[in-house]
Amino acid sequence: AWGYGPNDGPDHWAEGFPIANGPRQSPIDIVPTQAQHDPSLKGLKLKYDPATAKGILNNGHSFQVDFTDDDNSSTLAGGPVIGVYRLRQFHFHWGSSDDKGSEHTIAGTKFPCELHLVHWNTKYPNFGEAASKPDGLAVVGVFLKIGAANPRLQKVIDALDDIKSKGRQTTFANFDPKTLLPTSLDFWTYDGSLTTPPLLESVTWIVLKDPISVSPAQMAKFRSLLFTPEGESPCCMVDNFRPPQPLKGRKVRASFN
Ligand SMILES: NS(=O)(=O)c1ccc(O)c(NC(=O)NCCc2ccccn2)c1
Ligand SMILES: [Zn+2]
Repeated sequence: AWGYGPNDGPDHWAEGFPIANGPRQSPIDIVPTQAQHDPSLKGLKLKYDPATAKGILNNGHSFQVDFTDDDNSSTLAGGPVIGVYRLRQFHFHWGSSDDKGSEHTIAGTKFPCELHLVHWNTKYPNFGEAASKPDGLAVVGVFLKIGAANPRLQKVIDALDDIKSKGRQTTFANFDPKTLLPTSLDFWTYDGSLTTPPLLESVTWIVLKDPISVSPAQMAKFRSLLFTPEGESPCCMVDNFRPPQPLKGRKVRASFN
């Protein structure tokens, strides 16, 4: 199985998933001065219904909040995508200290945490099918930077005590992920992949320019989660990020000037 340790981490993933060295791998280092403003890019259209929030799960490599995706109640449209994509889950990646943790970087700058809101293209019957298509997924990435405690994160953070170890899950109802987004929806976009195995090259990445805040105490709560299941010697869930991958000639477009 894959992980983030010295023996199963990102440097080993190509052994089991050769696409790790593919032409459109994620994350990447975004260099703002090299991104091209594309005036034809539409505004992001995000419509989220809090009633679609279902549960929160420690999956052993992050924790995710899952949404019911059997209708178009929570969707993404506009921006760089064609058609309608359904919200399936959101999750985070973070570091063992505040100087690292994000997957995407901005001109080499790492953030302590990065939020991913995962959507799948409704032209395909379900997430699993979509995950294998070049236009199957759209993930919105949001950076978190250290600052004042973020009250919008508190409901998520308060649920972490119930999902400390791998495989734990609990109900998580009535949550609007839109409250986790910054005011501006300005973004960079490029064609990429899942940042964890199976590393499928099916993601249109939409990385927001502006971060949201998280406090050191809130980050400490993320770091109190465990990679390991109950009964195994505990290993703190930290540094669950893949480093930036080669751009291989891809263009990064900006929705803003
Ligand atoms: N980190 S990310 O690129 O946003 C991302 C988004 C959705 C995902 O399903 C994953 N990866 C993930 O869940 N991998 C383990 C389960 C899995 C997902 C898809 C196909 C096979 N197996 C990563
Ligand atoms: Zn992710």
